[in-house]
Amino acid sequence: MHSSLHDVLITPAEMAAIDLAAAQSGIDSFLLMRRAGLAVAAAVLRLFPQAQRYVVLCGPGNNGGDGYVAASALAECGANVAVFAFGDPAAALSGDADRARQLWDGAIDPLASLVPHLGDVVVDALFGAGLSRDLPEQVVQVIERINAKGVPVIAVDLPSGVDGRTGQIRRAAFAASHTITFMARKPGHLLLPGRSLSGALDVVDIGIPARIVQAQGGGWRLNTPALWSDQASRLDASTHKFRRGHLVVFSGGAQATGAARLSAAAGLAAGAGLVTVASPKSALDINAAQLTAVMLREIDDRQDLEHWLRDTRLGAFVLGPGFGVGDRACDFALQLCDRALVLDADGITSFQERRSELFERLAVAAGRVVMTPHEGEFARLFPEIARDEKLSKIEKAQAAARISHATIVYKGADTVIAGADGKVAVNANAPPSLATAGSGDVLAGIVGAHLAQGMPAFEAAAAGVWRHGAAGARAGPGLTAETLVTSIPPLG
Ligand SMILES: NC(=O)C1=CN([C@@H]2O[C@H](COP(=O)(O)OP(=O)(O)OC[C@H]3O[C@@H](n4cnc5c(N)ncnc54)[C@H](OP(=O)(O)O)[C@@H]3O)[C@@H](O)[C@H]2O)[C@H](O)CC1
Ligand SMILES: [K+]
Repeated sequence: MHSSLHDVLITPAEMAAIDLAAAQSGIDSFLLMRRAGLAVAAAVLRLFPQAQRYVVLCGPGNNGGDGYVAASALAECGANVAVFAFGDPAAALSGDADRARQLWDGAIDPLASLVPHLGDVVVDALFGAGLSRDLPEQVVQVIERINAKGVPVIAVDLPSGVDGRTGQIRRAAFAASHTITFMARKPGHLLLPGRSLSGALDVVDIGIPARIVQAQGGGWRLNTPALWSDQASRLDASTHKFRRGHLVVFSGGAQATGAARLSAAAGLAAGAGLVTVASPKSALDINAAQLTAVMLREIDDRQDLEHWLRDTRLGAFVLGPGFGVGDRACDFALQLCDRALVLDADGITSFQERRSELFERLAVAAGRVVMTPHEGEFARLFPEIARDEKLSKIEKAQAAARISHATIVYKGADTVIAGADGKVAVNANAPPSLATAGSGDVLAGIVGAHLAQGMPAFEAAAAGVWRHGAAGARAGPGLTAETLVTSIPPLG
């Protein structure tokens, strides 16, 4: 992949515009298809050199064209190749794809006649970026037959049936062991379930200049340090502890203090200079018994908080983990909207019936506020957006950030970070083991530490999600929330 395209995500519509712009700049589109198909053939031979038969499934568009190029290249290498086409290829194909078909000099059998055998390797060139509706019954049946047989599938551009914009399945989809895509990742490779159906992803440079890809691409990004390392490098770990930021984490009552302490420990490990747990009187003793480097302060009600907030050195706040759902959470959060705040868990749920109040306050308060909902919490705060099936998870997070005027971390195995200004990134470095009790509390603490150190909300959130994922990878498969805290890698 071209290095400058490493973190760029291209939607199918943008890819079509890129193809057009490439053709208008004089680039030979058939040459691009040839490079695409040859890259697929090379990958197939490298990955599965011992297949008894390469079964190439060709669709009615340019994805199918890539398939015919790959089939010809495999046959030229002496491999046993069988081609199956959806519909009548002579009638359906035009342009480059038809030219590629005519260069294939073997038989083309109807897709429905395919009987997969063990020893087959399937090259899926049915549908790629041009999938525009649910798959027809005949294709669904073939996909189910192949998935059930368990033969390896290598997908060209996208596993057929996966929507390249949303990652959603259009009735059925191949579960590919590998996907070979071109120039840049597509959102459907990163968003679930598309991510798990794509298998190992290989991004091949087929020669479209990076400037054309960048010019036509929108702002959707993969979450990598390139997005926030500038902001991170301004933080100097050797500076005075107050300048490294003072983070406050609110504790719940006596029965629910662990989550706040986990957030606080994560905040300290992630670089906050000072961390204080703000605890109700009822939980002071139990918190005091378990805190060492983290400080403790009694905060019972609005007045206590209002008084304490006169201290402008309090840099950022985490409200939500174990806090308890109710008006007290709302009152505290509304008081903090003009500061740097991570609103998590119960802090989010508390606003289910009072969301406009929160959003109106956030619209006028000039704070740096990050909300970190998982799917259920997201649906409580943004029910209309959550229900809109036309939107991808990326667009849902963007819409939520827009109406709430906050940075949204829409959590899941495919966490999306969206800024109120439209910036958006999809995270991909989190291992599945990260879905463990207390993991969200740790994330809130890391993001809080970044806010306390002065990072802007979007960058603080994106860096937090990335470090959380990296900590998960370092902690390994048996991780617990505690080992996650001790595995947080340095920032930058
Ligand atoms: N620059 C690049 O990245 C290059 C990519 N290449 C490959 O081209 C495809 C995209 O090709 P495109 O022709 O735009 O789209 P597809 O081949 O994926 O599919 C379009 C055809 O499929 C029909 N279609 C769509 N959905 C369905 C469905 N559910 N059921 C039946 N038929 C469907 C569609 O028919 P319409 O009636 O909607 O027009 C089209 O006939 C990309 O993925 C790459 O693999 C180039 O080869 C190299 C450059
Ligand atoms: K495909």
